[in-house]
Amino acid sequence: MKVTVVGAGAVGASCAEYIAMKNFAAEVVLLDIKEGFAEGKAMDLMQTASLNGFDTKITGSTNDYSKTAESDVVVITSGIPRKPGMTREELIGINAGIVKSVSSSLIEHSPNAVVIVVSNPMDTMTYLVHKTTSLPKHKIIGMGGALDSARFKYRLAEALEAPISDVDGMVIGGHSDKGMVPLIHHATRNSVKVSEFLDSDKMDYVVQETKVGGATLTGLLGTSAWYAPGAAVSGLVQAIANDQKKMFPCSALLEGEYGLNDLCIGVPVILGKNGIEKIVEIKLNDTEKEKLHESAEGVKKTNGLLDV
Ligand SMILES: NC(=O)C1=CN([C@@H]2O[C@H](COP(=O)(O)OP(=O)(O)OC[C@H]3O[C@@H](n4cnc5c(N)ncnc54)[C@H](O)[C@@H]3O)[C@@H](O)[C@H]2O)C=CC1
Ligand SMILES: O=C([O-])CC(=O)C(=O)O
Repeated sequence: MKVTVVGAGAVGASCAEYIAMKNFAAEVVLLDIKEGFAEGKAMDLMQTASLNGFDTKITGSTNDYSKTAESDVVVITSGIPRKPGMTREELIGINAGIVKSVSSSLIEHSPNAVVIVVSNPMDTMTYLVHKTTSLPKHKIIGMGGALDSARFKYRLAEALEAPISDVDGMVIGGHSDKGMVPLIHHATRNSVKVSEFLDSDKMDYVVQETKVGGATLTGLLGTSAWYAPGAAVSGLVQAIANDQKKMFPCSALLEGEYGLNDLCIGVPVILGKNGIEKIVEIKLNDTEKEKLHESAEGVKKTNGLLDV
């Protein structure tokens, strides 16, 4: 299994590190436009191999896509991150051009790869890859919901005063401060609905803190987060590499599922060796359906800013 990660910045390097630490890929290529940067990150990471006990070979490349040839999975993290006070949507002007050219170069050298899009605004960048490449739809996946769900579980565990391994929950919808739909009424502690333990104020707090999870970290760090994003991407790559058929909420092109069409938005999918093996349609209550559709309107508005 060969994985390419474009963008050797905070998220790209964290992603490469987690992939190596999980020791399931033979090779990870980090590629960046900044001269020597990816080579430096790759060398630094390789010098952790004997300390951390992995055999994955990590190499770096300054914009030479021939080094990425025949990758099985490619991850796009290239682009600018937001600063405190910004929305993800404000990044579209710069990131759309980067994602369009990077995805085209990647696919030229790895026509059979599964593409994972991370750059923000992620749902719109995922849609852009659908619109500007000829890859089949099951091979284009946006990463957002896996991260948002991890943050949801963190907030649930905090509110429940429970260990995180006790809780389960999922966030669907757009990967944006307003568009996320944490499925609080489906969330559980050891199979028991969290509504049995939390009053409605506490549940509202969990939902609100989950939705602004990225903005909260951006305020604290001065740039956006990277550890949990990198770990979330590595989980998707592993599910594909090991054909795990695991369910994650991912941004997928919808063609009628959930009553939505012609956009990419977070919904539960099964990930395996072909990428998206299946889009899972779960039963939503009327409020959840309404929130998902409102979220879709927001994503479509951002998609409207694309020149496609
Ligand atoms: N979908 C999600 O859940 C998440 C998305 N993000 C997004 O990921 C992106 C990256 O974030 P960070 O790693 O924190 O930023 P960063 O600034 O640390 O790294 C971005 C890297 O991309 C490189 N780059 C820029 N243009 C390039 C090109 N044309 N080809 C190759 N490399 C290029 C830069 O040189 C830089 O090293 C941002 O757009 C951010 O908003 C971040 C966290 C989570
Ligand atoms: O908040 C951001 O801009 C980066 C991101 O998507 C996240 O961490 O969820």
